[in-house]
Amino acid sequence: MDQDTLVVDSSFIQPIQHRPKLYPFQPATDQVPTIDLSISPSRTTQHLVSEIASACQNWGFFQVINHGVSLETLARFEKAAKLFFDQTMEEKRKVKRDAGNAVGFYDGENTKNVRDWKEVFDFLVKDGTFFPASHDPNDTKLKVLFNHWPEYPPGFREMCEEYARELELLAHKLLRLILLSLGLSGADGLKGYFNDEQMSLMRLNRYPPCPSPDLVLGVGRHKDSGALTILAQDAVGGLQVRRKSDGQWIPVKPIPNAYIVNIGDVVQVWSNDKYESVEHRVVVNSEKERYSFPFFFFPAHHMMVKPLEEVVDEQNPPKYREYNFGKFIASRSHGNENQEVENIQIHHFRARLHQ
Ligand SMILES: O=C(O)CCC(=O)C(=O)O
Ligand SMILES: [Fe+2]
Repeated sequence: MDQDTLVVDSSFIQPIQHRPKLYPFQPATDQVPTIDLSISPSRTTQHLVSEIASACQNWGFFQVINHGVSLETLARFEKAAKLFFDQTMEEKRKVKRDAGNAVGFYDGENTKNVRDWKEVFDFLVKDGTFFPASHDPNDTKLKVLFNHWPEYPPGFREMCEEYARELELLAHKLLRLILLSLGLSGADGLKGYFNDEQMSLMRLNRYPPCPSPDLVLGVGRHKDSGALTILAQDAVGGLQVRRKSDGQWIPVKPIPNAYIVNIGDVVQVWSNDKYESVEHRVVVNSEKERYSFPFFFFPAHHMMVKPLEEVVDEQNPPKYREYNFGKFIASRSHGNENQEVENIQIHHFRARLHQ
């Protein structure tokens, strides 16, 4: 390509095979299942659990309605997010992410070594989260991370915290249903890892309009590392999911007030590959900015992630060796900051099985 024709910085340009196919226009359909979380005499927990099981197995993604999150809280939070991002770069950079603490504002994130066309604001669901001090497996030291809050808009912190509390309740509800769908009687044994010491992160994404949407991605293809991701998106659309049956990229249709849920790497390992953490990416457009708000439900740093005992047996031996969740995340951020390091993936923990 002639460099003169580039209207976006070359750091954003995707390799040809990963660029989005924008033509012919592919309208978002509702192929990704939508699940009603309400329970009634005609719709028992058992029904719900079986719908979740098939969505997790077939797609790794589903949308939920009647999820119990207050729509007023969501609307207040969305409004505050827009006010924050509408400020000048200079203002936003006052709460910029720093090397040792990946919270706050950032507009230079890479996925697979290509820059994403987005701005983010991140905050920890538990202010004062324990995190491994380094990615070195022999280093047992911890550090405590605290959020960076902007002064504007007024009440931003309170609105973010109120919203995160609602999302945490939904995350616990979904985790329980997913574990029931894997044959566990409840989430009791695992719940403890998702309380005060959870490493969960709430992200606010703004994808600005882009003059060359055919060359870039809002977020490059990736899988999420946590247990679950619960995402609110606005009406613009842009999220695409890799369909398991044929590897095609399928747009996820925006449904007002619904949440998109996807299985992360932790659930893939727990389920011993019954459920898969599915690849997804974000396509941008030349006209409209888009907002999305993922809640990454992460266990405590000390959790050892491995296939659940209830899932494995002699016919289905564990496909993974256990790994430490905190070190996994620390290695991920080390890889993102140092482009020569290959990002750690759960397949690095695959067990060598006897044939
Ligand atoms: O904005 C979206 O729709 C998805 C974002 C995403 O996949 C991520 O931040 O991990
Ligand atoms: Fe993601």
